[in-house]
Amino acid sequence: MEIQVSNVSKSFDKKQVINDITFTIPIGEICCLLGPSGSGKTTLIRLMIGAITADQGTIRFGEKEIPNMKMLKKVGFMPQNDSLYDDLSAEANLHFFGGLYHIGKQELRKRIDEVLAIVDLTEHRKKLVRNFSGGMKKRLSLAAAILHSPKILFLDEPTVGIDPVLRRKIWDQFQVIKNSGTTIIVSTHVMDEVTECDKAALIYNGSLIEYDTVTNLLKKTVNGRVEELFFIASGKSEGGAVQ
Ligand SMILES: Nc1ncnc2c1ncn2[C@@H]1O[C@H](COP(=O)(O)OP(=O)(O)OP(=O)(O)O)[C@@H](O)[C@H]1O
Repeated sequence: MEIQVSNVSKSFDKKQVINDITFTIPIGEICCLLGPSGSGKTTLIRLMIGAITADQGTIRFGEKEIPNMKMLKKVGFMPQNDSLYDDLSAEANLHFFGGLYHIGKQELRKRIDEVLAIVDLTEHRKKLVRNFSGGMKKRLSLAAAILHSPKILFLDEPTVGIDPVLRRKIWDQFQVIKNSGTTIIVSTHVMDEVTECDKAALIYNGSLIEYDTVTNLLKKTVNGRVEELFFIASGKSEGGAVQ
């Protein structure tokens, strides 16, 4: 499903956090939201999933304006902090999320098997989440986010604290999900991850400073590193340290 963000602005306590952002993400692409800490990535995701409303502007998934209850079923969201139940097994957590999405019993059983296989946790399905490593929790959160086969998947810094080998595995999973026709929006401040994406939206102090294909963005740099575009932006405005 295509996502259209048009002239969206948002303030908290009179401080403008998102400043007149406009961009369109085509169906089945991976778009990364790239920016320093505090630049507004999570706020933009929260606006896009309809968790908060914009002060100005509109967000559309296909023809439908957000927020829209019917669209919720088509959206998957993996938050920065895992929202899993420690006292439940991996499988029981997925049963819980399946209930929220009103997935039928038989279909849910089938999907739980599928998503556990995708995130490589089948053999740990009976284990309590409290005994999971950080990486296993991330993978289970991803499984929960894709349980209902969403058409749009939002991932808020999904690989924070994940070692490079597991990070590779997780990105392989994102590519599989993308190839099934899902549009993916992923926020990160790991600049290396940008090469995994089709397009990148560079967010700086709440503004969209660049939005283009990753290939075109890299062409604009001298050394082929996306950070350079932020260094240029930070020279133009004050604040917001680049990590
Ligand atoms: N509910 C809120 N109330 C007040 N200020 C907020 C709220 N949510 C976010 N902010 C502020 O908005 C700005 C952008 O925050 P946001 O979490 O969107 O940034 P981010 O780019 O996702 O950062 P990080 O990479 O550290 O997660 C910050 O200055 C933050 O303090």
